Amino acid sequence: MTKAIFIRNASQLVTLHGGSDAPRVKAEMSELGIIENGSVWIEDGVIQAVGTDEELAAKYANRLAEAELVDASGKLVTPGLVDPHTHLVHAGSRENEFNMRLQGKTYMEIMNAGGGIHATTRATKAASHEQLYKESFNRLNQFLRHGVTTVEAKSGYGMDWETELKQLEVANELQEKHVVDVVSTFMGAHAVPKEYKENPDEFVRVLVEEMIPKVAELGLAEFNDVFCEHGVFTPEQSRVILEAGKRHGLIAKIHADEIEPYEGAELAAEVGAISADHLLKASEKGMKAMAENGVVGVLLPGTAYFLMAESANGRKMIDLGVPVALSTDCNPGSSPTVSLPFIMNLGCLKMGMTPAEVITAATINAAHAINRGREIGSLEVGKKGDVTIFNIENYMKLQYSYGVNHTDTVVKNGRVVVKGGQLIEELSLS
Ligand SMILES: N=CN[C@@H](CCC(=O)O)C(=O)O
Ligand SMILES: [Zn+2]
Repeated sequence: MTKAIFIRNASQLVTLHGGSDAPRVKAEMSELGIIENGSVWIEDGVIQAVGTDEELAAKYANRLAEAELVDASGKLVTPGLVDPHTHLVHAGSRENEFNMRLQGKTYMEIMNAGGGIHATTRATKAASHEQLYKESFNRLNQFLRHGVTTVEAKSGYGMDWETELKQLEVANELQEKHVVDVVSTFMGAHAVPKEYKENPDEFVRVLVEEMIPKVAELGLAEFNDVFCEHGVFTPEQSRVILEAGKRHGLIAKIHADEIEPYEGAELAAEVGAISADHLLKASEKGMKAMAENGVVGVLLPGTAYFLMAESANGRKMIDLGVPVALSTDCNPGSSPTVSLPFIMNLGCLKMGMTPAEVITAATINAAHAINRGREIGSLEVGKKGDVTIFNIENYMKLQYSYGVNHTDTVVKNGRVVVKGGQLIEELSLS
């Protein structure tokens, strides 16, 4: 039994109270369930009570002395942030391509010339399990310092079995050993390896008949993702890959309509994907199909920013009833960041979302995008004790005051893991 934690007297306690069976849509995305002078009691890693400080102080009057007290007065308290789309496990970085893009080369030109995803694939193939683990562990620490307590992680920088396996094993080892929860996605369909360039359908066959069954059998991932994009995987190939995953119990996700309109959003709705991600060029028909089928739109405005492209139309998606989530897309090519709060600022400035909507998008809706809506994403009794405390008084300031890490304290599974903006010592790997 772990010591109880009593987080007291937040100037705003953002509970996101409101039911966990489905992601929030339309006006629901603005209902933050704020409690002023709010407090949370966590015990055995689970939230036991949420209310005003007065209510909880009375409820636990005879147990106050035994709890670890966390004074949140003057501070904003939210559920631990959730990042539902990252390429966490990778080696190396690509600042050389950043420079090339500044001189006019496009992301796809660099990739087609053997750079981009292929460059990170070479680096990831060359890295040992230990090196990948260490780099990714340190990246998770950075996420945590920005208030993020759950991270989805995709493979896809191998595309051969050995390297895909290495990435998935690292993600699973991190889930076991790092305090941040890591949710694993197989993304063997991230690019077509050059040896299959003349016959991409043969690579699709390898994915469908060999890799996906092995991933499922070994229990290495919960989701199966594909980069459905002109010049990468066609909608038809993507459908075959996603349906194969479903037959083996892997939930479908899709990188859709990122660079060109390609009916990826429509495909997501047809195959019953849990989320369609990117969506910069999604059609209105695709958005409506997503809304009708409850497909979460995971929007990645950091990627549009970094690729100097126009962001997805988050405002329109919300108005059409798409449940919208936000993510960093942390990866070395198109979004080398771990700052979900910065992405939230972009959600407001580049996608027309309100400060309240972006909070919902980075918590409860993000949790639903990775099938965790019942366990995390809101401060409600019975949910995991994952809480972030920001050194600001209200939720709007989180979006308004950008480029600054306001994270003060993070409680993960009912344990303080970041204090005064610093990780507790035992989280350092080296
Ligand atoms: N667009 C495809 N995949 C990643 C980028 C990967 C990379 O460039 O290394 C993304 O989601 O942005
Ligand atoms: Zn991605």
